[in-house]
Amino acid sequence: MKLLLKGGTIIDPTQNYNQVADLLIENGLVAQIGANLSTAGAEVFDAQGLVIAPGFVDMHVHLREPGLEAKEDIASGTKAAAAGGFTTIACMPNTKPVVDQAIIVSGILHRAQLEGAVNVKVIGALSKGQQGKELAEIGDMILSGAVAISDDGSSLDNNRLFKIGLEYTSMFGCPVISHAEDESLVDEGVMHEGAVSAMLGMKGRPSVAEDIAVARDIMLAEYTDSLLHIAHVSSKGAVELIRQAKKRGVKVTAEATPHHLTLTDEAVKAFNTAAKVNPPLRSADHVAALVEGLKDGTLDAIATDHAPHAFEEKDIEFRQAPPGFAGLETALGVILTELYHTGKFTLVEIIEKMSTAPASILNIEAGSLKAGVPADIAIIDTELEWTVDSSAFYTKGKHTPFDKKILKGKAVATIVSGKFVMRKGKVCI
Ligand SMILES: NC(=O)N[C@@H](CC(=O)O)C(=O)O
Ligand SMILES: [Zn+2]
Repeated sequence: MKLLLKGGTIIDPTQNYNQVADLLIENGLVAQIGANLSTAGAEVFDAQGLVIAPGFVDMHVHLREPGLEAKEDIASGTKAAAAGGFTTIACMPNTKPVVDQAIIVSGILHRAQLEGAVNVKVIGALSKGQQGKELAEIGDMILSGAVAISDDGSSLDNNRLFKIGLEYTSMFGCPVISHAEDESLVDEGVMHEGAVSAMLGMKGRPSVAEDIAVARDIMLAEYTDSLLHIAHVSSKGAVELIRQAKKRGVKVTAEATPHHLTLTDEAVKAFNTAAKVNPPLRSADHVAALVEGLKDGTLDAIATDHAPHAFEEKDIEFRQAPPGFAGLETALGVILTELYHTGKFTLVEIIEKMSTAPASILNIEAGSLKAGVPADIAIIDTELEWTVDSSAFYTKGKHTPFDKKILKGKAVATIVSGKFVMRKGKVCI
């Protein structure tokens, strides 16, 4: 079993590799990178004009299984991932039941083996039922394969519980991933608190709710010397707190989403539920701070927070609609259009943020094209212009604030363990 990717621009941030060459895959592993490799006995894929990168790793995905399959399931969610160039995704535990026991972690991993188009990693809950009252069986979940621990969907405001959760999780070398929004300040807010919320007459979620929660998380991680990861950073205050914490040597990492990096609260002006998300889309000053933070390394990774909901759930009045929307199939296009084609980031930087960095935060074997690693690869046409059509998504979540937008750049093929799972934009598994 040999597959030769011929004449593409191969980019591997882990080897400082960025040049036109051939990449040979043998028995599902990266065998060799070099000029004019022999085609003998190999299927040849013409990669001229295309970029070959380690497959993307999305560390923040809601697969909704078990229990919420009207929104998404492992099969549909991993197909959406394959379509977007992702080869490994980590799923969040806010399912029904919540992923708070080892048996549920094992169950998801088992189903993903059978039905997943891409590799699936599991994130276990921090508290039982994500109720914030007592710790979940963190150790057992990690021993069963969980790669991180999180109460994502809500923040865990109980300081004592968050502290012992950090200490316990860190003993296993895993991070706690924090959804940082102070509940009492968020209250019933449905969008960013600012000029637009005032104009629309809607209750806001102030950015200081995020700042305070991130400050608390950092103080506890610093005090306990534990591994902390901040999910979907959206406020400029949070960026600055993380920047300063990193300077002090706190073991904190952070992610930003394609939507927070590129959209403002103007997107909800027409009461568009497709732009309703937690934390909310904020004003332009926050967006600029996120881009700056991503550039200087304060924000380590790009993660989608792919949070699909059933169509009818989102197709209601703004205040009532659940927060979150699909992200896997637009992430690369949005990032290339807004951050690469604008000259703000290099391709190497983007691939590092979408693949190498998240793999390293979760401590998983991915994000590299070194000889001997599983051949998990994204093949990208950076120049391809396409129009987002959410009705054609693989995900069940048909809402996205990027619908009908023209984007430049797309994954045209995705390879997992040496096999095509997506080709010419079509999932083939
Ligand atoms: N981001 C969201 O708005 N929603 C997520 C939860 C989360 O990631 O916090 C969801 O599960 O729907
Ligand atoms: Zn969240």
